[in-house]
Amino acid sequence: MDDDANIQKTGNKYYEFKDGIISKETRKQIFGIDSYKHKNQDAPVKEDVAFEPKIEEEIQPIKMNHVETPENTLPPWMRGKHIETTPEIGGLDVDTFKRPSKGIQIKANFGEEISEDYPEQAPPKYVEPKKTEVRQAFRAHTPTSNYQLPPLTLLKKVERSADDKPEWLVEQVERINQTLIDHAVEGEVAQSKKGPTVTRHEISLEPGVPVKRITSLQDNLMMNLAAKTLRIEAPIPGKPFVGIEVPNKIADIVSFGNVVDTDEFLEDHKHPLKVALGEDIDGTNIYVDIAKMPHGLIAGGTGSGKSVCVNSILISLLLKNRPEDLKLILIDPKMVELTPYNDLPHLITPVITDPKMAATALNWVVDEMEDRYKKFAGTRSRDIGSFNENVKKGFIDEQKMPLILIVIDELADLMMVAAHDVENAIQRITQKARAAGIHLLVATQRPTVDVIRGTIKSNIPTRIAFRVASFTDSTTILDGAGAEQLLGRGDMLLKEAERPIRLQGAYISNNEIDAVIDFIRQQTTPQYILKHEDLRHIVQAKDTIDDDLFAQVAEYVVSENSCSINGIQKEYNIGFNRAQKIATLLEQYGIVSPAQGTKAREVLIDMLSLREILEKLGL
Ligand SMILES: Nc1ncnc2c1ncn2[C@@H]1O[C@H](COP(=O)(O)OP(=O)(O)OP(=O)(O)O)[C@@H](O)[C@H]1O
Repeated sequence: MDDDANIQKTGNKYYEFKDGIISKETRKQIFGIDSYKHKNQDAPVKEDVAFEPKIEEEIQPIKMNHVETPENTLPPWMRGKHIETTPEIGGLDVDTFKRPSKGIQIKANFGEEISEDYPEQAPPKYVEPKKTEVRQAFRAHTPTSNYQLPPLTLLKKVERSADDKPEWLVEQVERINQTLIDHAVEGEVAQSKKGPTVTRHEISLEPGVPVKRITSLQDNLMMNLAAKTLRIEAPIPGKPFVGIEVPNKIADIVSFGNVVDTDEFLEDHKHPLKVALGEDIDGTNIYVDIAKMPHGLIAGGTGSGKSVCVNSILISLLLKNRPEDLKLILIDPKMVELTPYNDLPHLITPVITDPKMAATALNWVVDEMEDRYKKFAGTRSRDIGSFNENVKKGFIDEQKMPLILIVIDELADLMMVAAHDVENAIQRITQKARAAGIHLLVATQRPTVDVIRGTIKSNIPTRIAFRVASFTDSTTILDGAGAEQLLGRGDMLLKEAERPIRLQGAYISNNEIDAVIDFIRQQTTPQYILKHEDLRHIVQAKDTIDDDLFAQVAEYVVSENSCSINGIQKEYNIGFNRAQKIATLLEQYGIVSPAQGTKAREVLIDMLSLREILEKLGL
């Protein structure tokens, strides 16, 4: 539009408002700038080289002709603004200024004070520019309508020898009785229970004979029986006997296929997290419900049977749970044990092998747990059970929450790299995740106090001990002796309550594991909620926080509700580069807005949210 047309339309040659838009040309004439990209129109006038520079400490308001323009023809940002007019002077009288020197308070065009900062150049990138939000809403798995649970035909069953009293067992009884006579202990073997790998001889003592007389004979009994190990239970809980557990000459294998093929396991639909562990000395199948555990610690030396145990737990769960009902996070820094489970539809994220990514994934779980508790509070549900029940009945318009199990196979590897983060997350998960349907199983080869720290141990009540090297290691896991006397290869002590029980772990071969996994994988593909790429970005971002002042500066800018490089420099007496680097990191964590030209960055979060971020970062 030309000037005449403007005057005809609006009574003014400078405005050609259409939907509140001012033309480029007019804008340039008034303000000497081409665009008003910034929403805040109180921003200072930019330097225009076409004008004669004039340095002043205070900018005077722009003086411009009074324009008789109907209010509604002004752009929204100018309506209602007080504009000083000088009617006698024709044309515009616009003062433009050279950028003032650092730190000077200047007045912007419309008289409001703003603080001038360093002109910020594009900051160096410390991490890839992509911002990642780890916390993603839990997407329920789209159910596969024709999904089939793996059949038991994929598993082997083994017939065991029915001979309860082989010759070697009778011989053992005779040697025990003879040892008691030799040491003048009044008592004898009342009965013997042959388990799969050990036999328990139950000794009945005459009244008045101290139980400790038997424990003091441990070494003599071992020698006379020529046993590699021997464990004494004095007395056997719930029985009037002292138990002497001696390894069998020939050990039987407890086949996983046999242990799961029972109604007690398959038909128990009320306990989807019930898993098959093995068989005790009495020949009873032993199952544990992870929901009741609610978290477990599995420890034992190398080759003792931990991995077989973890596999039998996982396969037990896969036999009974559809992908939409149970989700898994598998952490395997050793990169061998759990990687066969990759691509299972039950996985939240592909098997994690990087310890730092593992720590980040654990923090994701903490967030998921908090979200779940908020949902429970909002729907007056007590726990995941009642929440899902209400969803089923249609009382809550939400999707069913799946149970979540996290398995860490080799805690020591995580503790070496990210001890603080891992310990923190494990502590938080184990303290309150039970009602949220989130459970944790932690396995380690190194049951030492630097790996199984007090906070972890005290929050993981269920312990599964395999053979360990020393009494001290046994005490770390079980708070008592016993695990150092185990035989290895699946011989274990399960401690849920006061006294541990001994059992032989169910054996499942790699072929059987593969068969079950393949059967599931053929039916449906994984729908990962957490991508490794996202976890990696978080880890990289965390790695860049190499400045000790980061947390302090973050708290400072949030408490001041202002983030200027200048302010940070002054407050912490640091140089420009360091202050700018911290500001860039604050931006990357969503604490402050990106640099806005000469304006100070905006603070985007409150102190509570900041503390959450810092906690997640372990700061
Ligand atoms: N329940 C079991 N029944 C029979 N044999 C078993 C059982 N568990 C383990 N074994 C035997 O012991 C070997 C070692 O077991 P596993 O790999 O589970 O040990 P681990 O404790 O995980 O060792 P590492 O920590 O070195 O990985 C198995 O290859 C198997 O031969």
